This record gives sequence, structure tokens and C-alpha cells, in this order.
Amino acid sequence: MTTSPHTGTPAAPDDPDSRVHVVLAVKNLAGAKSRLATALPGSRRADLVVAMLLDTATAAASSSLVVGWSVVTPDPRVADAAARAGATTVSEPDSPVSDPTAPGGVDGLNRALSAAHDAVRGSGVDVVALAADLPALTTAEFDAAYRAATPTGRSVVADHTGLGTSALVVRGSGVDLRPLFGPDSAARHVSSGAVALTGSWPGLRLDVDTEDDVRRAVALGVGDRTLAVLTNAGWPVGEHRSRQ
Ligand SMILES: Nc1nc2c(ncn2[C@@H]2O[C@H](COP(=O)(O)OP(=O)(O)OP(=O)(O)O)[C@@H](O)[C@H]2O)c(=O)[nH]1
Ligand SMILES: C=C(OP(=O)(O)O)C(=O)O
Repeated sequence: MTTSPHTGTPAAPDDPDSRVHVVLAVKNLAGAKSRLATALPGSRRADLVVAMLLDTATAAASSSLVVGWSVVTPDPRVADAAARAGATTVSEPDSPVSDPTAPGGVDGLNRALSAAHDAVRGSGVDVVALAADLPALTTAEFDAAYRAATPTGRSVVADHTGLGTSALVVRGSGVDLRPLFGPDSAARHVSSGAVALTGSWPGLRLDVDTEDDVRRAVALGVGDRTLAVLTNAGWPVGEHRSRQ
């Protein structure tokens, strides 16, 4: 996306194929990345979630295909950071969960992504629902996955475990996102008609949930914000490679 660095306002698209809107969802920071609780204290985990979101979004939004990106979150710090980076922020949809600080479970994530899709559908864009924890994602991988996606319908990029979903791509007018994130979401997306994309995209597939995932991401090369948080937290980044 060609944007003003200060306002994030999309400029005139410089690629005739520019028509992609990216949507990302992040839950309340207090409950985020709980599987990293033994590796990083709460404040560092929160910093890491924000950093990974911004590194992920920056890699995607740097694509000439991308005309905009949205973040759905109930968390004011996430919303503020996303807006400053140029995102449209979408309000978290109402949840049947009574405690407003509790994440809405996977249904919360799917409701959030559907709300972001609803906000842009009808404007003629294709949509990529992207995991918000892909700090090794590259713009080239994002472009390749979008271009490999079926031109009319849904396509899915499984994560590096083969079980989860890194990206759900919707191309063509009138196609529903129908997000089915959660356990075994890759298989459930395929069962519901999404085409499984088979490209070799290690950064796109590497969603970071565990300590091992952090190590894998550092080995691949993470974005600047993620690297800074990990370095400040004393994480052994060693001879860090730049994200390619
Ligand atoms: N907006 C929104 N995002 C959500 C919600 N639930 C999950 N997410 C996001 O969806 C992605 C996957 O969520 P989870 O696997 O439940 O949580 P996580 O923070 O990645 O990791 P764990 O706490 O270790 O499970 C993360 O980016 C979350 O922040 C929700 O109810 N609303
Ligand atoms: C919810 C998902 O992601 P995570 O691996 O973060 O649980 C998913 O892959 O559907």
C-alpha cells in the first residue's frame, strides 16, 4: 500500500491489481499470548503482541496490492498503536461473554474478523484475514499467497503446524469470509470449501504462540519492532537475521 507515513491514508494505487484489504484481530492484552507466560512477564508479552501486530501489518500493508488494513480489538492500547500506524480500527462486536475483559474465545475472534469484513464488503475489495502474530512475514510472501488464491472464493494458508490458519483469503464480489478460526481451523476451512494454498512461505506460516515459535521466528528474521521487544526482554536473539 502506498501511504503517507504520517496519516496512513491510502494514496492512489500504483498497481493496477491494488484491491486488497487486510483485517487483523487482537484480543485484550491482559489475556494475550498466555502460552508465553513462563517465558515473558505480562508487560513484555503485551509489548510483544503489539510489536508482532505492527510488524505483521507493516509487511502486508507494504504490498502494492493493499489499499487498506483494519484491526478489530477491544484493547485501547492496541487500537491506539494500530491507528497511529495507519490502520482503520473496528470496534469489537458485542460478545455473549458477560465479563468484558474476558476474550470471547474463538467465537470472539471469528465474530471480530467478520465485523471487519462487513465494514469493507461492498467496496469492491478482496480481503485477507491475517493472523496478527506473524513477525517473520515478508511482503513477497503476502503477495505470492494472494496471487495464488482462487480468483473467486476462499483460500486458506495453514500455519507451520498444519493445524491452524495463518491467512484466509476472500477474492471476488459477494463471497463471505466465513472465518472458522480455532482448533484445527485449517482443516475446517478446507472442509467448508476454502482452497488450501501450498506455497513455501515460512514467514507467512509462522504464527508465534510458544517459546519454540519465538526461536523459529528469530531464526527466520523478524521485523524491527519484534526484535526490539525481544532484545529488551533479554531474549537471546544472537546473530539476528533481518527479515527478507
Ligand atoms: N478481537 C479479538 N481478537 C481475538 C479474540 N480472541 C482471540 N483473538 C486474537 O486471535 C488470535 C488467536 O487467538 P488465541 O490463540 O486465542 O490467543 P493468543 O493470544 O494468540 O494466544 P494464547 O493466549 O496463548 O492462546 C490472536 O491474535 C488473538 O489476539 C477476540 O475475542 N477478539
Ligand atoms: C485461532 C488460531 O490460531 P492460534 O494458533 O493462535 O490458536 C487458528 O489457527 O485458527
